[in-house]
Amino acid sequence: MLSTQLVFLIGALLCALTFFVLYGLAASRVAGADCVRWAALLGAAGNLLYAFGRALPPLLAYEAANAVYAAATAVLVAGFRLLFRRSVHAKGLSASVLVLAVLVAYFHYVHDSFFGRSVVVSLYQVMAMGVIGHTLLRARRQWHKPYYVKAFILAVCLLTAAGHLGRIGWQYVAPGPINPTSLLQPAPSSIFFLGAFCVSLPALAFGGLLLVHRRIVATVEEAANRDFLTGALSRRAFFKLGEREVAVAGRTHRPLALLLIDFDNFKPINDKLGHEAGDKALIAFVRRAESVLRTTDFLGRVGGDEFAVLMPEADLAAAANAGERLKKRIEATREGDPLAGVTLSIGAALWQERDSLKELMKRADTALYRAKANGRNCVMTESALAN
Ligand SMILES: Nc1nc2c(ncn2[C@@H]2O[C@H](COP(=O)(O)OP(=O)(O)OP(=O)(O)O)[C@@H](O)[C@H]2O)c(=O)[nH]1
Repeated sequence: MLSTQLVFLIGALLCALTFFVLYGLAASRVAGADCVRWAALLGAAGNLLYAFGRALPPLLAYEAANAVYAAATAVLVAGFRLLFRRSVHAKGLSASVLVLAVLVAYFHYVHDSFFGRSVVVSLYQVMAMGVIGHTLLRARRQWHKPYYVKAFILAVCLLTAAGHLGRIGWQYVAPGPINPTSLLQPAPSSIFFLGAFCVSLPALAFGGLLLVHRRIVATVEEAANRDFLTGALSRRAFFKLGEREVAVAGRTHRPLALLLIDFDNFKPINDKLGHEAGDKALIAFVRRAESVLRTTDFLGRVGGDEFAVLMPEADLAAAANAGERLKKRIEATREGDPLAGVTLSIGAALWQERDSLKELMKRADTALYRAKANGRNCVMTESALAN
């Protein structure tokens, strides 16, 4: 049979394990990860104080244990709010822990009541679960796959709140010998409720750890898909996305256009103004292109000074128009701008039934080659090639 002390020790161990894993991820700098880590450590300390309560002075066994556990919960609340980019009311959370400690002291020294202390501690947990659950539900728009992590956290919040309310109800309706008069008293009901009590904090900290892990993976994926210098899609990511868009066009028979854009005489810019000025021009181009293009278009850097734009739902005329707009926008830059004096040559092609991405690229490349041969600083479409 599990003893109540063992239940607390298991809770402490689970919290400590979560703390160590989060400690290893500290360099990730995910907002909220620090709070979840400290919550796990405080949770371990709170559980240890509960577990060895009988051997400790009353001040540590009652006030300190409950305050440390409440502080762990408050820090966890802050962690979840930061993880979902919500504000944290640090003063409010600190004050809530203080109020809890004062009430526990009241039901210890002024009016000694195990039931009173239980109600205070349990209601605190119910409110904290409410805040965490509410934070998660309010941030539904930020939810990305896998959804099981959010479902897991919500389920733990719900079960913990239900467990605490059940604990209050049980103590209220069944006072007397079947109900314990201290946390460590080995009654079946206390083992059950304490199980929920001790495991919920490490379970929630573990849920926070899973969220932190997801954020790290998403950041790494994003970095792998982006060109290091300009932030446009990397060549690899552009081709991967391009294959997908070509497959979609094949299935839906919707138009898909491609622009290939190359800086004119970029080498002299590098040679005259330096490589750094060239880098700045490439970065400024991507910023400006993103403001001209639709949000549904994909801009990738496919070579040193060569970019490609995949335009779903655009026919050749729309693609050529977008190319012209972009060209004019770059031409219109003033002296002192990193793009001053830069012009672009652009080739446009339209996806044809059964075209592979490679074939589409090849046709846009032929149009680009003609734009260069035509004196540069112009947009050429494949239809113009046919004439
Ligand atoms: N600053 C900078 N330059 C780069 C980068 N990648 C490639 N380049 C330079 O871009 C230039 C590309 O030159 P080319 O495409 O051969 O020719 P161009 O001078 O642009 O002339 P045309 O394309 O024929 O109009 C080379 O000088 C490369 O060194 C980069 O990341 N930063």
